[in-house]
Amino acid sequence: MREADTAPATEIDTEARYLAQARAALRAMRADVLATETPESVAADSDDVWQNTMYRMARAKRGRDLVDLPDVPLFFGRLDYEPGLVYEDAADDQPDRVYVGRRHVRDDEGRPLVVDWRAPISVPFYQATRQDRRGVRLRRRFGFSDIAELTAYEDEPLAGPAAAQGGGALLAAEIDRPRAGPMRDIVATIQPEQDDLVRAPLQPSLCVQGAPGTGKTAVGLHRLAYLLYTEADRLTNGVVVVGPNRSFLAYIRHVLPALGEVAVRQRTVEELVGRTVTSTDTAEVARLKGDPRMAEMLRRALWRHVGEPSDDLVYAQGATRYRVAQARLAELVFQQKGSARYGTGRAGLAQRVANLVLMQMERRGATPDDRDLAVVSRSKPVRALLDAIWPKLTPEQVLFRLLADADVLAEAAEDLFTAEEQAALRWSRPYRSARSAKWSAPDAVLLDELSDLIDRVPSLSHLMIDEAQDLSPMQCRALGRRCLTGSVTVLGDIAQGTGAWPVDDWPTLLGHLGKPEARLAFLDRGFRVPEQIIRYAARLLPHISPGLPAPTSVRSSTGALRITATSAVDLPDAVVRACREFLGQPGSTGLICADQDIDVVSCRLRADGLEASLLGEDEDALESNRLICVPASQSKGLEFDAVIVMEPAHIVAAEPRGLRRLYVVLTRAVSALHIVHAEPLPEALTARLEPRPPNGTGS
Ligand SMILES: Nc1ncnc2c1ncn2[C@@H]1O[C@H](COP(=O)(O)OP(=O)(O)OP(=O)(O)O)[C@@H](O)[C@H]1O
Repeated sequence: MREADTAPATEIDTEARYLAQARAALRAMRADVLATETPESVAADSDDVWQNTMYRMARAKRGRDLVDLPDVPLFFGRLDYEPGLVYEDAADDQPDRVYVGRRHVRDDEGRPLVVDWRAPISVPFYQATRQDRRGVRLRRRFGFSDIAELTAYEDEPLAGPAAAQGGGALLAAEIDRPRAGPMRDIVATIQPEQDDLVRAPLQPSLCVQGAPGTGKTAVGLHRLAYLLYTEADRLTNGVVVVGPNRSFLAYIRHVLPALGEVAVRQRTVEELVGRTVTSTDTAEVARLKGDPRMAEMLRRALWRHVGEPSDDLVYAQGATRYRVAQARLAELVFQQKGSARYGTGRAGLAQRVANLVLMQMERRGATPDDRDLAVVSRSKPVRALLDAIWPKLTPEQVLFRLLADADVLAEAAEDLFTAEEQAALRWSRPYRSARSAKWSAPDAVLLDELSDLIDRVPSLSHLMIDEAQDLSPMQCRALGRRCLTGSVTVLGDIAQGTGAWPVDDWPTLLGHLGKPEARLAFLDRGFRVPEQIIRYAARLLPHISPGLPAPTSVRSSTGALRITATSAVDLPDAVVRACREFLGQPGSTGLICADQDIDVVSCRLRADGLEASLLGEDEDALESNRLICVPASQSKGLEFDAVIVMEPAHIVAAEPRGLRRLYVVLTRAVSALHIVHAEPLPEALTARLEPRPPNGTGS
């Protein structure tokens, strides 16, 4: 890498001048947008007022989009093409040199000074290799200071003799850069295998299996930014990121805005289904409620409300009476039962009954129209008929009856759930009414399923689902119906599955999502965790996911792993010491322990004068301090420069898939992992313990 003091001064100066020129051009573009008067309509009717307001808002937005953020470099790479070389896919006006950045910048004659990383012209920056040069002679990556001053560059010639030492110093520096606060974008250093997934087409859906730290989340977010740029007109029904909890969503929340995308909502599954959760279930009941058999049981529980007409329908108009015979009504009900949705079936029945009445009116010489149809279908006798045999229902009423009434449950569960399973599902102390019932998170998903059985839940254009390995089949169905007409990017790692429904294979989960056609891709190069740590964590793999290959790492760091055995009495002191030591170094420190230990340990740290945030206490926990106390159950997807893991045995003992949780916890460190324990380490970790590393204290 050429730093400012080692590179030829003229070269850095030239590039810095180009950066200044691009900045000035961006300022001019912005001034131009803000100064351009959009012709506004002078008429005062509401359409014109609305249109004028939209014009003004659009202009203000374009102005905001063009703000030059002082700490974000305007470009990060450069491609030099063979002069005059015409290669496949090249644009007619292909320039010899292209600067790649986060947005497009042009000079006042319209010539591009910086091209957007998502534009086709930028693809060779990520994909060109010495074997497939795509006309590129040289790839240059730039290094910047914290205030976006250009301070270094690194050249990778793709033509001519191979460089003596491979490049990658800037990539390594970028990955090693100390973490502080939330996740940042990787747009400058996306790797070819990641770029392939970022730029994969909107359809078919995509599912990425990857070991910890291989960049799944980063790839998913950059993919959204790419799709919003290239496929905006096919994404007008909304794009949503779904993550496992609020802490994780807070961690990733700045990535898309930094890439210029502010309209993407970020939600947990509970938030997306939009119901208030006020109760909890035992693990056994939660597992049952996530079971795909629930879908059929709910369908039966809903449709059992449709009954048989017991009498003729009589509609009176003045002195005239129109009659629809019971047998004819029964026939209509039977036909309407074939409707896809309970609500549309009900509305359809009203219409069809009204139609029969109207036909009788016609036969008597009347000429009824649509208004009469509406009047009859909403008339008292038709409403009474519907209330009796096809009642209006809310999802809460249906689920309430199912969970409160053993007979209703038995009827709907017949041949689906055993008597023991039904007993577990039934409320032991039923609530008094559907209104007063308290619903758990799994109930919220069941209510959502019922909601969709009654009336279709609208589909979004695209969902990105992170940590998907933890979703229950019923949650998958809830997400699947939200991208029924759209597509999905599914990200996860089978080995990190800790939910009640861990997946063993992605096709099954994709089936529940309703996207069996999704492309399955794999990422295996780890960018987060140094090799020494990932090799240690991978000792758990044969016990938790025997089928998966051992993860690899692009980075190695001697002394990255330390293990300290101590007594129960000395454990808190040892943890405090470990925290102090890491706080003496740059970057973030995560102290991860079993959920049940977190309050005691965070109080202890504060009592010792260490400023620590407790994850989950507030959304900004990751930004407010360098030391974060993390309950193991919330650690998924996060990372810290240094991680202290306290008492792994407690983490393992806390839940049925405790070893998998431990695997997640051990793979959160970017630079250093220090395990502090008083109880013996889980056997899976010690069984093949290698000779003590020179810097580790061993246990
Ligand atoms: N090409 C890259 N350049 C620089 N940093 C990268 C690159 N790819 C990934 N990273 C970094 O590696 C870390 C891990 O990425 P990410 O969180 O996306 O991985 P993950 O596969 O989702 O991990 P997990 O399974 O643990 O949730 C992040 O800090 C990310 O910025």
